[in-house]
Amino acid sequence: MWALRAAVRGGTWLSRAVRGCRPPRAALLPPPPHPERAVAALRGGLGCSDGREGRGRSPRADGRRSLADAEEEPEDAEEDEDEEELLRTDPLLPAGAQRVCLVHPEVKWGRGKPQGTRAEWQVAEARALVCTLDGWSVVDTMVVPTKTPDKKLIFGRGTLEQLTERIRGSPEITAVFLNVERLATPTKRDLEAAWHVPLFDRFTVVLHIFRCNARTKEARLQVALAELPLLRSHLKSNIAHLGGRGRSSCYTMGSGESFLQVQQRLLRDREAKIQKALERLRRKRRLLGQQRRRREFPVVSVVGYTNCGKTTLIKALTGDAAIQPRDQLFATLDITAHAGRLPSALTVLYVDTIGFLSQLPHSLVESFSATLQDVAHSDLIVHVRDMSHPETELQKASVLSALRGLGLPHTLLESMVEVHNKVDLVPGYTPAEPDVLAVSALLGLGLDELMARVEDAILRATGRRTLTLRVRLAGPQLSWLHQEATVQAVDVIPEAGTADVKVIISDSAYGRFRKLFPG
Ligand SMILES: Nc1nc2c(ncn2[C@@H]2O[C@H](COP(=O)(O)OP(=O)(O)OP(=O)(O)O)[C@@H](O)[C@H]2O)c(=O)[nH]1
Ligand SMILES: [Mg+2]
Repeated sequence: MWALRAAVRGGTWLSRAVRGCRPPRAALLPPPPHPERAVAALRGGLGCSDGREGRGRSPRADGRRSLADAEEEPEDAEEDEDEEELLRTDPLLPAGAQRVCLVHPEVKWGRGKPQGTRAEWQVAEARALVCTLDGWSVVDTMVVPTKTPDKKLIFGRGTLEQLTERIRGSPEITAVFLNVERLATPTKRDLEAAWHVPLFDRFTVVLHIFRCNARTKEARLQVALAELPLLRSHLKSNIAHLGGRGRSSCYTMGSGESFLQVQQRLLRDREAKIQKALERLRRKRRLLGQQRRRREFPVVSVVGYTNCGKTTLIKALTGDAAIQPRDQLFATLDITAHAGRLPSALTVLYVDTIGFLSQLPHSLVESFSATLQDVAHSDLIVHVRDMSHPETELQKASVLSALRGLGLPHTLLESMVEVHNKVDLVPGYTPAEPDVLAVSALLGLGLDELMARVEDAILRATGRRTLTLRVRLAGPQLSWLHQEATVQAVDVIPEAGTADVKVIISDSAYGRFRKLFPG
């Protein structure tokens, strides 16, 4: 299980930003060197989102639409409505501002003691999660010893009494965030009854942030799928609770099923429908991806831990002024592609991906790892690391182990370029490893070296080469080369009516050139 160790430094990393599902950043494409081709490829390829709002039919409640949504076929209208129905859900957290008491159960020894981290970092991560929510703040923090954070009784009797006294005695506290992955519903109910305020666990808060940040239909369906275990556990304990209060949990409907069985069947139906809708979207994406590959734009996937600076780096490499990175966890949930130009004038597509996390609830991990499968179809992976983060080594280990879990081709893993980002925050930083590039995506430092490295790796990975071809100026060769390859220089020989054209060309395009223009 990945461990969520968020990018938090002294609570200052996260601006108050997810901010209650506010409208997304605009992620418009830059003017690419061959705009019509690159945009067609972007649209076709990778569920590219342009973040434009309010277009197309059946908009979301918050008015967000993405290019991926807007491009759906008209015949999908009925499926579309079904999908919108699947996406209608109750709020996970109460609306409005909350003053939160953060309670961190600390296991000091034994099997449950977390490895490779410290309570202060876990508290900082929890604080970051809470402060990512619009209007929420932490007014009190308590680190409380426990031996059994995963059990129904998280705290011993004495500790619970002390906690209850402090929470009930502090009228400024309006909610409690208990820093455990999942709270059993009976535990939540008992503690809420004792503390007289609503109580939340990490799963609920992370899920809420995911809901706010998911833009394309695929990401929103993934979140809906990840929510099902929560609905299941609520269902069971709610029915048990009703039974305990003297009402039958085995109310037999006309079908002969008990109430619990009917509800469970409805949830199974819902799960099957979401899976089907996701498969439909993915099939479409795969098809469009094949079209993109035929157009032969090399693809560079940018991966890394959440908040390490992936989106900022893509913005710096593409000059795409419309991309707006945000200082918050899980800002990017949808895979988007952005056209950029390498020093040789070769156009590549940079693919922005969801940040990796650890200790993320399992169902979220599963539903989002499907999105990351797209990384397997790229020509190069760039792994961005935040070198100013105290847990940067743990983050690297967590990203690499997740990438290995995706079953990516060996060559792709071996050719991965590691980028050390945010070096402006680490005065005098020089990487210990020879193949690593140190950059500041924010200040634009080290980007030329990075682009040169990317170009090198892309040429190798895609079998492209630099050739000088002699063409007749009267014929269509030159415009063909402009269409199908990257023209770097044209040296006209007027007396011969020819030109020497320096191009970067793929093996397959060169084969086609020779076939079309023999001799
Ligand atoms: N000082 C400094 N800050 C940076 C640098 N790169 C990114 N940041 C900041 O780090 C925060 C997160 O940047 P993003 O680009 O959104 O990070 P991300 O990896 O895309 O994050 P997720 O999409 O949430 O996974 C933003 O506030 C950026 O301004 C850098 O080189 N130096
Ligand atoms: Mg991002």
